[in-house]
Amino acid sequence: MTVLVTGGAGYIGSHMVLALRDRGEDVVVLDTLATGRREAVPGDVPLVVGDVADRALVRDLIPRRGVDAIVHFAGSTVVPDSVANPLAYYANNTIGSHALISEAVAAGLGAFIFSSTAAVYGSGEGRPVAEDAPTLPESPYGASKLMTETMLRDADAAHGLPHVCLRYFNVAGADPAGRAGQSTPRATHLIKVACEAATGQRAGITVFGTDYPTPDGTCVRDYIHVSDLIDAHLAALDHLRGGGGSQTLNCGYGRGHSVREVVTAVGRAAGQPIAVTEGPRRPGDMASLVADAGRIRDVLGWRPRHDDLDEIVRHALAWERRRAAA
Ligand SMILES: NC(=O)c1ccc[n+]([C@@H]2O[C@H](COP(=O)([O-])OP(=O)(O)OC[C@H]3O[C@@H](n4cnc5c(N)ncnc54)[C@H](O)[C@@H]3O)[C@@H](O)[C@H]2O)c1
Ligand SMILES: O=c1ccn([C@@H]2O[C@H](COP(=O)(O)OP(=O)(O)O[C@H]3O[C@H](CO)[C@H](O)[C@H](O)[C@H]3O)[C@@H](O)[C@H]2O)c(=O)[nH]1
Repeated sequence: MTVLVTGGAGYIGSHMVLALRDRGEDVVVLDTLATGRREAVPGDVPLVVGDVADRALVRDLIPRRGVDAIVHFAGSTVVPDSVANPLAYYANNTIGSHALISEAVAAGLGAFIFSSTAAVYGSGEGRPVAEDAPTLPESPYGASKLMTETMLRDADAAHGLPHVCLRYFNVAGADPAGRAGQSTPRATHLIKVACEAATGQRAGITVFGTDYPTPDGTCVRDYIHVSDLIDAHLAALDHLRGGGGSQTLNCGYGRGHSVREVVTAVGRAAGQPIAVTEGPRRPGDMASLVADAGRIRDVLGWRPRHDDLDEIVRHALAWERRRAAA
């Protein structure tokens, strides 16, 4: 039994590879290295440099490596880029996933876990959003992911493809043991950008929009520690291997933090405040997005272990300091 981790050289995927390896599983990574890094994959884990859209490659890989489960992280991830280049996002996220799902069905796989996103929802009006809330993506990124969820649902109904769609809220932090973290080039994620500012790699940070209908005027998000997110994937894998049915589950803590709160927390962890410029709103951003995180607890028995903004920021900053010193 081998787990195929697509996008395993990227930020979140590399944490999954470590977690699977820690519990003695066989793993193979498929990654184009478009934003991932070869060094993020441990030397004893096979890395196939290739595209999930390459059906012949995937068709060969599944039986040759004895793959019984796919965890599909590979994709393009930046909301504003998807607004500027929608067709590239539909190609890589939706059409690429179509190819991978087709091969999973052809191979008769019994476990497929998909990295979906809270961006499939519309604005949550400040209330925590549950899985049965309307899906009204406001960006091509969110739409590209929702289409993949739909393909999985319909392929499962027609052919049997047990799957779990995990709708991540805002993923942040790094492996507490310091073995992995976010190294994405030209990163746009708030905590990553603020940690780059704290370590002198940027002059400061621009807050995108201070006139949102939120308590302090800046956007509110539900930040989840990457290690808690990976625990959710391991639980989802066990659920499917144990014969559990397909699920769509939010991954968040059910608590929001504003951009200002996050920037203050990074300054606190760094020991000095981050230089802040107030700028206009960023296209595609929603005012507030917070998870109703009840279902994943009920279905998978998932319990967070790092549910604390200061801890998330500390781990992100420790990783950033290590990178800056390297
Ligand atoms: N970071 C977040 O806050 C967040 C939130 C919601 C969902 N997600 C999703 O989680 C997944 C992982 O995100 P991440 O933050 O680790 O991003 P990342 O860019 O670090 O990782 C993506 C990986 O996929 C690879 N890749 C891209 N297209 C590929 C393709 N066609 N075939 C093979 N490999 C390909 C990249 O080289 C990279 O290693 C993505 O699907 C993303 O949409 C991330
Ligand atoms: O330099 C920055 C970077 C971000 N922000 C703000 O910080 C908030 C969070 O932005 P991120 O870019 O960190 O994250 P997003 O909420 O845009 O998107 C993330 O979470 C989404 C789900 O909520 C998607 O899944 C997506 O993949 C992932 O990038 C937003 O209000 C953004 O405007 C700033 O003010 N300045």
